[in-house]
Amino acid sequence: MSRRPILIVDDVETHLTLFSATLEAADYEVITARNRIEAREKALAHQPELALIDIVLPDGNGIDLIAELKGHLPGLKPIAVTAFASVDRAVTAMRSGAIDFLVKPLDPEQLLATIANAESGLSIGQQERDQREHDTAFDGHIGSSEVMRGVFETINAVAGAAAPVFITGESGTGKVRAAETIHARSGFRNGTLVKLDCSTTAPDRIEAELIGEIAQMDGRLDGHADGDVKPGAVEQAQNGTLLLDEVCALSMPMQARLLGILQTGSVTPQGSLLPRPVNFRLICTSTTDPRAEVTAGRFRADLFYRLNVVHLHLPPLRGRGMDVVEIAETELDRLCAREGRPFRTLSTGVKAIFLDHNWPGNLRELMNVLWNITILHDGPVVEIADLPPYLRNPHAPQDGSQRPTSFIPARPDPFDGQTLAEIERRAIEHAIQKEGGSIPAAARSLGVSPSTLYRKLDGWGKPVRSKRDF
Ligand SMILES: Nc1ncnc2c1ncn2[C@@H]1O[C@H](COP(=O)(O)OP(=O)(O)OP(=O)(O)O)[C@@H](O)[C@H]1O
Repeated sequence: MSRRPILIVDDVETHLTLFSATLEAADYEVITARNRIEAREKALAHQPELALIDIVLPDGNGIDLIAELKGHLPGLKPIAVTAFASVDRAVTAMRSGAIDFLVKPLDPEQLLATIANAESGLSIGQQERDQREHDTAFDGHIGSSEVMRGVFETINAVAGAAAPVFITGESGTGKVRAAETIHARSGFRNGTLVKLDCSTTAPDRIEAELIGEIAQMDGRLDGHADGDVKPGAVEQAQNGTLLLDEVCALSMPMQARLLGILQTGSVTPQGSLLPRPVNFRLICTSTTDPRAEVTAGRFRADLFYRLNVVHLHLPPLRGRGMDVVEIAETELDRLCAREGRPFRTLSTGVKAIFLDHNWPGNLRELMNVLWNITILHDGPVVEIADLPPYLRNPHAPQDGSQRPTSFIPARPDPFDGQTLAEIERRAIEHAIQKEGGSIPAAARSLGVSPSTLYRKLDGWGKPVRSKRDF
């Protein structure tokens, strides 16, 4: 079966030679162009199915060329090629019709995989994306502030590509939620989204959790039968998405492991000698600034540049203007419907407090406050009196104005007969009470991150109890 040719547009002769050689070795027919005018002529003459277009050309801009070629050949699948420094432009290229993009220097395997994905339609077509741009609801992401609209646009633009995405933002700003949306809108959506939290997985387990291991059989390690391998997150995400939450927490040896997987496109489970090919979309998150981690020598620069092809930053809730009220009202409706509670709206005073508060725990803190209100109070209007004390009266000293630096037991022998989990839960509830219901403040006093406390509370399946319940 004869395939339509692939057009390569690049003004650097060595790039043209390298890309052509890689594609021809894989049996593709290739036509080349060194500038915009030549590209237009050859595209019209040969009607290629795919075009690799460098976004910087001597006689113009590759982004404009993509739009122009799409105008002449609506079925064309353009792939933008860019340098690291111009990732923003790659995102723009995708908005102008590119179905994917590649970052130089091009890795031959990655080039072939991207072409294969484009051929099989794995990348999401522009028509489908255009349709989605018109959708008003954005997968349950609430917020119409300017800054969040930009975030949603970027998610939309990059979701269909195979490129790695690095999501940064304070704790609770919606990084994991954004990753889920990217997966759900990507060509990898039929595979699984596998999440590995690099900051909470035990250091002695992280390698096995990431790359897999040979299952222990009868007290011996036997790695030669495929069936013996317990796959790690990388393999579980085969043809899906691997989400490495808090990737900056990976140790240097684990960073080297990850880099090896990305460079070779294969993973060798612990105890095995056989590399296994893998194909997945990678999304990483970090609450710390990864560039600062690179500068401090704690994170490998070469790995960072591989992971940071697309950077998405989620702004804190306090910088999203009226979104806080919009999210609170929508979430209140959802919670009331779920829990059968009577609240309908927020009073003006509550809206003002929400707009004034700086939300150090971001959306997760807001969700927790709302859950607390709907469970413990009666509507129909949320009044200031229904708010947890730390929000109601932010400047008054809480019971915990002398913040505990450690858990001080209230009873003479408080640990008697309790499991470690029960003691931990009491310590956490005690700290939250002392901080007037503020999770971020309680987290500070316990020396952990707010997300650790929110995860514990989520796991217990109930809202934080207000002061009067203690
Ligand atoms: N735009 C949004 N609209 C509505 N709810 C949202 C939005 N973004 C996030 N959420 C909700 O806020 C909560 C926190 O989101 P998420 O877990 O994605 O944050 P995170 O940044 O990954 O947090 P952490 O850094 O602590 O892991 C979740 O309950 C999520 O569903």
